[in-house]
Amino acid sequence: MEAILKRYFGYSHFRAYQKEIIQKILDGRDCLVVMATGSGKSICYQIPPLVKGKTAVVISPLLSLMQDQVMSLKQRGIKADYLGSTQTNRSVSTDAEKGSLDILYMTPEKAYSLPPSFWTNLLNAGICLLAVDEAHCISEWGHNFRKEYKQLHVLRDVLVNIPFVALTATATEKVQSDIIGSLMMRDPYIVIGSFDRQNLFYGVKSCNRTTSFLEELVTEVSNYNANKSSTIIYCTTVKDTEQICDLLTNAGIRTGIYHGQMGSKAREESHRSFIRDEIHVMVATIAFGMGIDKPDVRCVIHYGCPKSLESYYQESGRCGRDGLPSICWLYYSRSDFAKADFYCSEAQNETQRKAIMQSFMAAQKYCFLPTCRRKFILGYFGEKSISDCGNCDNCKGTRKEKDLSRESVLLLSCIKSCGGRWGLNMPIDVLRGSRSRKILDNNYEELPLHGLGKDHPANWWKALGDLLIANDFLKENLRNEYRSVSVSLKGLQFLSTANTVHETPLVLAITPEMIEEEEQGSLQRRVGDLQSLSFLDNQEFSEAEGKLYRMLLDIRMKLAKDNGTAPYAICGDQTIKMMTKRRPSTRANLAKVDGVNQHLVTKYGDSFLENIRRLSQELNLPLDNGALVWPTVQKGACTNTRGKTSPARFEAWKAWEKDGLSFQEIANFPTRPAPIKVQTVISYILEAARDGCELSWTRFCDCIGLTLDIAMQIRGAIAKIGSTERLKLIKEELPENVSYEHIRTLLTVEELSIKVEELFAGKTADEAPVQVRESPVSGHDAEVKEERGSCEDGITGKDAIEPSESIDKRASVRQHRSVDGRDVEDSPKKLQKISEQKGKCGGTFEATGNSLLEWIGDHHDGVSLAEIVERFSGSERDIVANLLDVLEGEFLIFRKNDLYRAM
Ligand SMILES: Nc1ncnc2c1ncn2[C@@H]1O[C@H](COP(=O)(O)OP(=O)(O)OP(=O)(O)O)[C@@H](O)[C@H]1O
Repeated sequence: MEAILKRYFGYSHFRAYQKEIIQKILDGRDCLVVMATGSGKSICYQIPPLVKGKTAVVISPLLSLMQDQVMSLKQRGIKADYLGSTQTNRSVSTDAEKGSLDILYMTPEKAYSLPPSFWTNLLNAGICLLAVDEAHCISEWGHNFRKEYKQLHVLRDVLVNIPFVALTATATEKVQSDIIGSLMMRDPYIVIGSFDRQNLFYGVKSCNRTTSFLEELVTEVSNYNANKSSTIIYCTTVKDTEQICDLLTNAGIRTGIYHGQMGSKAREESHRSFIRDEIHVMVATIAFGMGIDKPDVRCVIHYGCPKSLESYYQESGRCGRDGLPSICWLYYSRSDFAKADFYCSEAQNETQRKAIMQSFMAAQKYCFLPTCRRKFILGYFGEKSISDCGNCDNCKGTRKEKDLSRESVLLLSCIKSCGGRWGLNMPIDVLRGSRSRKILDNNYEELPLHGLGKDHPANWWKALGDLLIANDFLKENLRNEYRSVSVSLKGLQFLSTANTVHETPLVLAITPEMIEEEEQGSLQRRVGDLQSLSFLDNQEFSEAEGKLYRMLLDIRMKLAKDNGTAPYAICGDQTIKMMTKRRPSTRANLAKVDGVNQHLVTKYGDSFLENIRRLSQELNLPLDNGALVWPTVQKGACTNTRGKTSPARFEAWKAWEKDGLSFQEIANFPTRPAPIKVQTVISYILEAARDGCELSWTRFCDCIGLTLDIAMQIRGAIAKIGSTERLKLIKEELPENVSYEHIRTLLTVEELSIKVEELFAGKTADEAPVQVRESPVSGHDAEVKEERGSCEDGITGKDAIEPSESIDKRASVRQHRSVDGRDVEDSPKKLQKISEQKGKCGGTFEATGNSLLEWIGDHHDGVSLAEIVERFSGSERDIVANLLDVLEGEFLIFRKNDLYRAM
């Protein structure tokens, strides 16, 4: 599975849940996958067909989505296509029927309309799964119900014993059981991942739709545009999209527009230009919602409150799907909240109406929220988060607080006096001294509170009402189509302790809308000022690297244009960042960059390498960024003297750092009353480092076997758990070969602000930690040792391949293993050249491409460089390493956790 992940997708590690889901599908089990947008659900159904060599059928709601996915898959060398009403190419259906596609997308309508013979033929040819993407569309409780999705169970009778896989980013418990029931899933394997999108900043602003506000919006968007950051502005009406689009266009920003009233050609063109980075700004209604597969959208602005929190999560989730920091702003105006009735009119029955109303109210509450926004979103989807996120406008502490006890007493009392049977408007009109017909009819002008709230405008009072709802002093009641507010128990308690002389302070975070009303509409804060472009800057780059990065983005753009595809389909921004940092000079080093797949190396590898070479020279940047010296901690508090650390820690540290003893030797120190555990020694040394003792981190990481791969896995686990407090939970998330010592070391390194990536940057296979690994701190080490033993014992004459026969045999092995001949065209020549230099050491086994490939292929759990060098001691170490590089560059082998495995 890992080999396929690297070969086609370029990634070395599965993300959380991916591997287990794929395994269940391969075992033939139905699966329900509820995981956040951008978490990598697609790979779960894209890998099984490549493992099994059978077709995966994927039901997808939108044509544009299918087209984008097919385009990306083709760029990975995967045979994919789609069947939809606009598909003019009849051969797709014929090819699909014969089973010659890896992945076949189709709309639900298409799935019903295909003749039974299509399915029979496909079943005979081989089908490995039926995936239902955006599966929440099945449920009436979902925010995007599609009746065509409801009929999908008919395929169950056709595709007997084929696993059904339902995938969605948003499904409450009700929606989940609807999906399972509707698809008639049998004992499905259910995975509910976290909804948390940690790379997204969430922020809300009230907007008054005045000219000055719109001017600010244009200024902000033009900054994103200048930075070539893709931005989507979602509007709630077609009229708004047109207005905003005109404004941006008049300001000289090339802007796309997308809404349901446009013809399909114009929409397609708009969509195409956006995903191909020909334009960076798209103004759209939610018609441009689910269909966006572009991973590098850096900012999503909602101009108007969306119709539900689910929609907001889904639409804002289009942002930063590549995991890089991105921004989600929601601009609401009070008029947005009058649209509830309009949304409810879409309901076909009472259940749906209730569902629509509830989720609309949740979106409204989100707008007025004074506390952590992420916590609120996660809570809504039933996920508990303990701490505030620190990455939303409220957590960033930009809100103003004020004692609002007097005003709160007035509003709560007035709502109570009016009998708690109105919305906010009536009691606010009373406070503001209105003598409208309704007020007179109810004799509210006689209330003592009448006219006491004239010093604030109506919108200010409404904002306070929303604050009191958000803080549970008021509760909203839903009766038929009407919403009313009444004083909650908490509100009543507050009223009983407070009086109009406001003895009990009530400090609340006031909303930007209240500030604006108080400041008579002057726009105090610039749109987006909380989160500006600096947030998206590439701070990890030097000036020269920054230039190289931008140039490589341009090169990717040109390659995409020349090949009629989108830049992101070639590789993601993160991969271009890694290329910028590493600056590979060979195919092998390019292949090692995460996100680089075989197709990229074969098709675009030479272009990238040539440009990296030329540009790096121009910018005076070294290639292969391998000359980096591993940094040591410069704290200097404790070089020879104990400083502030304890005697036990100091003793362990000194013995290891200064005297060069191994962990084991220190543990068995003769002067000790009793030996201590190796783990304890490691802890002492780490604690000494924390206390300021300089440590040779290179040697330390080598000795405990901590590699960059493992460090990244640990980071992933920490991100998933959301805390570094409980090591046991982190450990449980990780494979067995990752030890507590690895986790503790990474935490210490990060605590000391040592950049982990820098620590490992440029670490080549030659420097792999295995050679000096000394301590059995993980189960993994034991495995390696055992296998090494068995390798030595198991060598027979048959294992050695005669140099003379090696090239031919290798060619046949290569042919057999490659996807298509074109991919490895020039390999025999290169391998021969390298193998000709062999044999100077005169050891037992000499390395050739073929012998290496076969020997590595025999070791399914992988072999380390040290073991390979030991096995092929008949060749010089450099020659072995070069051969390995060539094999890796041609995707015949790959490395995981510093172990080589065959593809
Ligand atoms: N194992 C992995 N390592 C690194 N990146 C990955 C991995 N798996 C997926 N990705 C990347 O993450 C991004 C999002 O993946 P994907 O499109 O599958 O998300 P999704 O969960 O289907 O999102 P959505 O619900 O928005 O459609 C893609 O750019 C994909 O290439």
